[in-house]
Amino acid sequence: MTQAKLIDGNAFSAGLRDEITARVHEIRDGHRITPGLAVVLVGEDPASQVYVRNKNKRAAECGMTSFEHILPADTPERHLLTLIEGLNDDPMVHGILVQLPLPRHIDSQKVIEAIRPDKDVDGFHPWNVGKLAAGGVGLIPCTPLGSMMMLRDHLGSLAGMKAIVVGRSNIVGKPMAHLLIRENCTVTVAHSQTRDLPGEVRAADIVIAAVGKPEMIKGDWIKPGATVIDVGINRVAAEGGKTRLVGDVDFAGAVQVAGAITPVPGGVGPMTIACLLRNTLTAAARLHRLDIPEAHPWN
Ligand SMILES: NC(=O)C1=CN([C@@H]2O[C@H](COP(=O)(O)OP(=O)(O)OC[C@H]3O[C@@H](n4cnc5c(N)ncnc54)[C@H](OP(=O)(O)O)[C@@H]3O)[C@@H](O)[C@H]2O)C=CC1
Ligand SMILES: Nc1nc(=O)c2c([nH]1)NC[C@@H]1CN(c3ccc(C(=O)N[C@@H](CCC(=O)O)C(=O)O)cc3)C=[N+]21
Ligand SMILES: [Mg+2]
Repeated sequence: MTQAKLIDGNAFSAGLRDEITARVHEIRDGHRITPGLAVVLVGEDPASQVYVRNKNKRAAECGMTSFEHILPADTPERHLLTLIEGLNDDPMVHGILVQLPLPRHIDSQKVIEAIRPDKDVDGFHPWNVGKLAAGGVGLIPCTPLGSMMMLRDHLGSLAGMKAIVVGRSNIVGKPMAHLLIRENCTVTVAHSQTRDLPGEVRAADIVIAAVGKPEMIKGDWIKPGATVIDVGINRVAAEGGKTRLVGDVDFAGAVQVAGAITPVPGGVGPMTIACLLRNTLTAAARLHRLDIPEAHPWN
């Protein structure tokens, strides 16, 4: 049995970040504009702090400015909304990301809707959700966008292929399904009440796993030769009291059957961050009405 080709998200995202860096330098030299990203984290969750630091580090590497706002877990909703209003009006800020999930006393949907749609680099505001669903131009959620870039790079045209998205969250599953529809796939969206999930997955040429259950999707569910995008990020116990990251797909099983597969780590995760920077560049260019060529014109 031949092994699946590994789709290398580290290498792909590094190339994408190089393209972004070149464009950032162009608009800095040509227009004296530096794209700025504001990242807001409420609470002291150490894992989220690592993500926020990573986003800021990558932004700086691409020549962008980043603004980090770390607020205590008991921050009142009103304070967060006031901070967002300030960022909406700040001309140095072109992209705003509020790290999810938020503490329970804060209404996430209210917070998402407070962000100016043209600075909403997560693509979670109803305006951007609507643009994606209706086929217009907005900002596309980073994880689905990065996943689609890897699919298009590996497969070329997706027209007529059967795709399954396992998971229907607003941040991954639903926007991924819309992108696949736009690329002319025949799309199934599965969730916790789907009957015969293994059977549904077996019919698919493209499998997007976004469930949040470690290694749930087994190798013998995968159609031979299928392309597998594993969005899952699960920290599980490992030997010696340590932990390790695994995806939502049983990688060892799936790699024997699939045509191509993304690893965890080193797959979708790094692409998500690169797409966040790309959306920040896109937002800055649109806010200043600059005519910059898109890195991937199909987006
Ligand atoms: N790589 C990256 O950049 C990112 C990775 N992630 C990771 O992706 C995964 C999904 O994240 P997210 O979408 O936020 O998760 P959510 O918990 O919001 O959604 C999970 C989805 O999976 C479905 N589901 C749960 N259990 C099953 C099951 N047994 N069978 C079928 N479907 C099931 C749920 O169904 P129902 O709707 O019926 O409850 C739900 O639709 C997580 O591992 C997360 O860490 C997330 C964001 C970015
Ligand atoms: N408003 C908002 N937008 C998000 O996009 C968002 C969010 N909230 N909340 C949390 C999830 C999760 N997420 C990840 C981003 C990068 C990696 C990533 O870089 N992963 C590395 C490994 C990182 C590690 O080693 O821990 C990899 O897969 O190779 C993972 C997960 C974005 N999210
Ligand atoms: Mg969620």
